[in-house]
Formats: sequence, C-alpha cells, structure tokens
Amino acid sequence: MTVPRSSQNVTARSRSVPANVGHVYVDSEVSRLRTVLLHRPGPELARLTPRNNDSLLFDGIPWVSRAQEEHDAFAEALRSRGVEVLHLGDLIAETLTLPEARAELTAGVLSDRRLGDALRATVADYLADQEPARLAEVLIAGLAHEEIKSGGGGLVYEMMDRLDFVIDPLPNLLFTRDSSVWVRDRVAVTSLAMPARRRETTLTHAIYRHHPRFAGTELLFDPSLEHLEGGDVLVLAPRVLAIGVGERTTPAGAERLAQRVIAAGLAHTVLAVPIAQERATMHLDTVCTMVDVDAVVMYPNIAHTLEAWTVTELKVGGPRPFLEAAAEAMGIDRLRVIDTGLDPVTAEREQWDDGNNTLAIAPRLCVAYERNVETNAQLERAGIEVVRISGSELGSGRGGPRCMSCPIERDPL
Ligand SMILES: NC(=[NH2+])NCCC[C@H](N)C(=O)O
Repeated sequence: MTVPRSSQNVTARSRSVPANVGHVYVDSEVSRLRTVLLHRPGPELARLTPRNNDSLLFDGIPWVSRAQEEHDAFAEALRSRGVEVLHLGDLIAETLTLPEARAELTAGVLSDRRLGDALRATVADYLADQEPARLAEVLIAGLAHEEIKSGGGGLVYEMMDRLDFVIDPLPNLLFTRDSSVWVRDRVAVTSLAMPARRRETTLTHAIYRHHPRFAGTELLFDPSLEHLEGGDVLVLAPRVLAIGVGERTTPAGAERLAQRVIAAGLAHTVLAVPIAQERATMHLDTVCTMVDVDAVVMYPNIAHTLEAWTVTELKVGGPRPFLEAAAEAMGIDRLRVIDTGLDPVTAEREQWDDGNNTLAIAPRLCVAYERNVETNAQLERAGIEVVRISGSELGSGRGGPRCMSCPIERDPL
C-alpha cells in the first residue's frame, strides 16, 4: 500500500506543532471559525468494495484520489479564509510518539475478540515494529490478512479469507464532526452507535488526553457512555444546545450530555429533537444547520413539524415546535428558516446530498456542496454567502461540509 501524502508530511509537520496554544472555545455554530479538525481521506477509502460498503456506511465506492483533491480544496477554502486546519492523521501520528498513548491505542486494537490469542500475538508484533506515522496509517486504514505473513499457527488466521480484515478500516473518520464535539472549553468524546465507527473514538479519546496541544482540556463525555454522535449536537447560541435523537443518539445519550453541560454551567437549556430513525436523516445536521446567529437552513419537508423537548436544570418539558422552543431558549423573537422554497422532490434530492449540511465560517458565510444548486441559490437570495466545494466523491459517504469538520475554536459571539 502506498503511503498517502498526509502521512508523508506527518513528521515534518509534527515538529511545528506547539503545545497547548491559545484557548479553545466553541459556543456558537456560526461565529468566526478559527481552528477546525479535518481528516484528509486516504487508503482507508481504498478498502471499500461493493461487498463491504453498506456495513462501512458508504453508499458507493469513492474514487480515492479525486476524493483527496476535493478534500484538499475544502481545506484550502477554509485556510484561505484564515481558519487553522488541523489534520486528524497528523494528530494521531504525533500522539503515537508518546509511549503511554501508543500502548493504549495498540491495546485498543488488540482487544478485538475476533482475533484469538495466536493472531493477537502476531498483530501485536507487527504493530510494535511500526514507526508512529505508519502505525497511525494502520490504525486508520486497517490491516488485511494478506498484509501479515503468518498467524502464529492459530486457527483464526488459517480460516480467514486473504482479503478479510485483521484490523477494520475507518473510512468514516472523514466525518470528524461525529467523534468529538466541543462545548465552550471542553470536549465531549462521543459514543458512536454504529459498529463500523466505534473504534474512531479510541483515536479522538487518545488525542485529547495525550496530545500536548490539548493538555489540560477537560472531557465532558467519553466513549463508554450512552450513544451520542457529534452530528446530532448543535450549539444554537451561547449556553443553548440542540441534540438530535434518532438513529445514532439515544434519549439516554442526550440526557447524559444535557446533565453534564448543565451541571458544568456550559448550558442552561438543551433541546432534545427527535428525528426520523433512517439513513437519510442519521444526524440532526443532515436536516438543519445554522447559517446566521438567528437563521437555519432546514429541510423544508420537516421544518415546521420538527419538535423539541426542553431540558433545563429544573425540569423537562415538551414536546413543542422546535423553532419556537429554540427561539425561546436562545432569547430571540424568531429563529429564521431560510425558506428554500423547493418542491418536495428537489428538496428530498438535495437533502440526501447534504444540501442542508453547511459549515459556517462566520455569520452569513458558509461552505456547501456545489451540487445542491437550488438550496445554494436560495441561501444566496437570503443574503448568505456560499463558498461552493465539489463533493461528488466525498459525498458518497453521506456527509457534507459540517459532517467533515469539527470546530475547535470559534470567536465568542
Ligand atoms: N454529521 C454527519 N451527518 N455525519 C455523517 C456521517 C456519515 C457516515 N457515513 C455515517 O453513516 O456515519
């Protein structure tokens, strides 16, 4: 397997990463974005085949080099607007230079019960031989049976197909939104619901606890807790969160995060928003993202039927219309919905292609996939500047600019 460009750069870049620079602060969806975590896709995408793409949560087989070009353009669109872009692959490789973190991440992979003792010992030896950048690549792209020479004489290795995975690949790492989420100066390392994604949070968990850049950061949530995914968490306004509850985040996950942010004084109100439990609406951010301090772009077919339960320190109330509950919690008269005015079929097509999944760089300035022509035109008519990126390959994983980004620092509102 060839080493992707991102990994080749790891050592060069790692030397320049200063420890714990600046404060970390996210208390809005839209204020000026300063630092964001992305993942440049690499060889993990080349593991996708028509046999495994469904279980690996991709709707097609992406053309890897084109996906990388699209992603580079996305990163450049952010960088050229003054946003610092951190790459998950670099952070993992840097974290792996620390013996304690390396031991923890290796143990995480080796605890897979499918391995059995003999193969586990062989994989342990294989991993021990890899330098940090290559080990990071293995943890991300996985390892196939054919890449290791023997199985230590055990049954598991003998019975595997040569193309089976000894370590599963993580193609959905691309969607950095889901595996961690920042609320003010703390980070919630999430608890991912789908088996294909669970191991992602061993990586984010290790980064936030070991990487010097994040030294001293308190964790709000960890992967052993109830299911919660970052795509479901929206910071509507300072101290106001919305949490989608559906295919990925459970009511218990939403309740746990609500308790914690309220107890820590990071939020006074948390809205729990039920969304249809289906692939097209796997996270709240597939149907609704913020584009201004008081405006959202929303899937028109549900905009006026979405509901919310309101959780405060004192009580749980609801359900009521989401738009009403949100405006009240945010202390504004009205949460504007950018009326995409689309016919139901266009709306459904563009929702599927992540038309509602925009990433705000600043109020009224967002990144969106170019293919959602109608939604973008309506955003512009409503005064929102749209930075268009192509996503024909990236989109095959069903995620747009918001899913592919984890804001670490935004200016205070
Ligand atoms: N925040 C998001 N909407 N993320 C999209 C994640 C897509 C990914 N293929 C999954 O199914 O998990």
